[in-house]
Amino acid sequence: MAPTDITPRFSTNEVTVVFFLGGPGSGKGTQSANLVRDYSFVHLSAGDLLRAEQVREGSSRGAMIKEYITEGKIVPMEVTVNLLSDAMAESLATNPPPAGSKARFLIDGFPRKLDQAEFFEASVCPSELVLFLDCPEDVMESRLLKRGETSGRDDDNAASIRKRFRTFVETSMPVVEAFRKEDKVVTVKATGSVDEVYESVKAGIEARDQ
Ligand SMILES: Nc1ncnc2c1ncn2[C@@H]1O[C@H](COP(=O)(O)OP(=O)(O)OP(=O)(O)O)[C@@H](O)[C@H]1O
Ligand SMILES: O=c1ccn([C@@H]2O[C@H](COP(=O)(O)O)[C@@H](O)[C@H]2O)c(=O)[nH]1
Repeated sequence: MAPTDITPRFSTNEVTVVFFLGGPGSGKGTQSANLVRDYSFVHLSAGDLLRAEQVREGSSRGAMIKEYITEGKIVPMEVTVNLLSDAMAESLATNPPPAGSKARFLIDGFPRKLDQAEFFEASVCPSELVLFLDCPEDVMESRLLKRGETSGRDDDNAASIRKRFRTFVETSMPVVEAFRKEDKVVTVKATGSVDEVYESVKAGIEARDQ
């Protein structure tokens, strides 16, 4: 991402950031739970942080966030980057890594837009790796419609799903392509069972660790 003269809040000597990208319903949240269990990641989901902010008592931004999420649009970057940056700081304060080791953050569903990626890397921390779950729309759609039967999410319905897919293709895929040019992307096929996808995720990560 473009270099700037801002100093990041966290140094790559103290934290490692892995971005976890993929279309809506590709399985990022599901696979994140496996990665947390096996690789001691701290999992931060940008969508979860936004939904928590949406319902937080006293938040002046709840209605705005709800509107963006229902329309499948990307919330203005300062809001999301500040939520993530503060969540990282809180995690480091309350659950610091053992002496001599770095905290490892798995940031799920972020960055979704090029300006967010640039702003985060300049002001919070440069990323080390990008995991990308590659999944066809028909598979993602059926997973999301099924999830929508119980999730209670404002955006797990046919109309919002269509809008989210469009945003993903037009706005978020260029982020993956930009990171690909930096040779940071590990792409994993996200069809198949949860266990099969996880085997590929692990293989992808471990190949990078060599
Ligand atoms: N490999 C899989 N096979 C079948 N179902 C899956 C698989 N992976 C995830 N699911 C299911 O698909 C739904 C979407 O998965 P998940 O919430 O992990 O996706 P996501 O990428 O985090 O979605 P979003 O970006 O919308 O939050 C969930 O109900 C989950 O249980
Ligand atoms: O960086 C981000 C991440 C998410 N959003 C908004 O939240 C919803 C839901 O995100 P999930 O990752 O699917 O939980 C997404 O469609 C966006 O509207 C965002 O604005 N910025």
